[in-house]
Amino acid sequence: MIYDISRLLNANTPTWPGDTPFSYDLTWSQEETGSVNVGQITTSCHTATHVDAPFHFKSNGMTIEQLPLDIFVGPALVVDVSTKGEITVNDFEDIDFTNVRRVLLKTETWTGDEFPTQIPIIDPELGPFLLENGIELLGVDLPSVDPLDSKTLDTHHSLLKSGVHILEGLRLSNVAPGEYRLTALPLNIEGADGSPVRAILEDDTQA
Ligand SMILES: Nc1ccccc1C(=O)C[C@H](N)C(=O)O
Ligand SMILES: [Zn+2]
Ligand SMILES: [Zn+2]
Repeated sequence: MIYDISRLLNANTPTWPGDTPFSYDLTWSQEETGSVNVGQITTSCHTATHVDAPFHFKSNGMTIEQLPLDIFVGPALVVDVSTKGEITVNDFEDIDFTNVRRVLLKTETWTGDEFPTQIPIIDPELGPFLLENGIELLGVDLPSVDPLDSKTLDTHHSLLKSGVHILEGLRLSNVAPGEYRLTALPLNIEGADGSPVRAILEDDTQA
């Protein structure tokens, strides 16, 4: 079974306050060209489900096309942290990270169609903890891994220092906690600070 864990992109998709809204428009209709419809998109690189490149928060950091693809494909563990206002290493005490390289946090705090006004805090200490446990990707169903008003982006930086890549804006309400196979590949955009992804989870059930 394939679960689509990406958010829908359209003119109403919630956007980071002040950032470029998403749009899709036809440049030419089939009537006009006599052959095809041709569209164009405009978007922030941080709208809906997306990967942050280190360049997003560090000017000499890697850009999106430079990131290794194997981070974004493979086994992933969905962890339920939905009752927590602050997510710390203590929330992972009972979790066995053997053979887990990718962790997706299900907070369920951004399920509506509005940009959230408040999101759970993710303790920057999670960076070193994830590194110790061999985790290379952290995914969240939030617009950011840092508080919305943060200028220092401590958790982003802590994750980067720990070699943990960042996937944001997931839609996890339709999946139960547990193990899946993730695919969430960023577009090959030269020099970009991030990229939208189509993120899916697969489990072992047929069809
Ligand atoms: N789109 C923005 C526009 C202006 C300022 C920040 C953002 C962000 O997206 C930051 C967010 N902390 C992020 O992790 O992607
Ligand atoms: Zn982002
Ligand atoms: Zn981010």
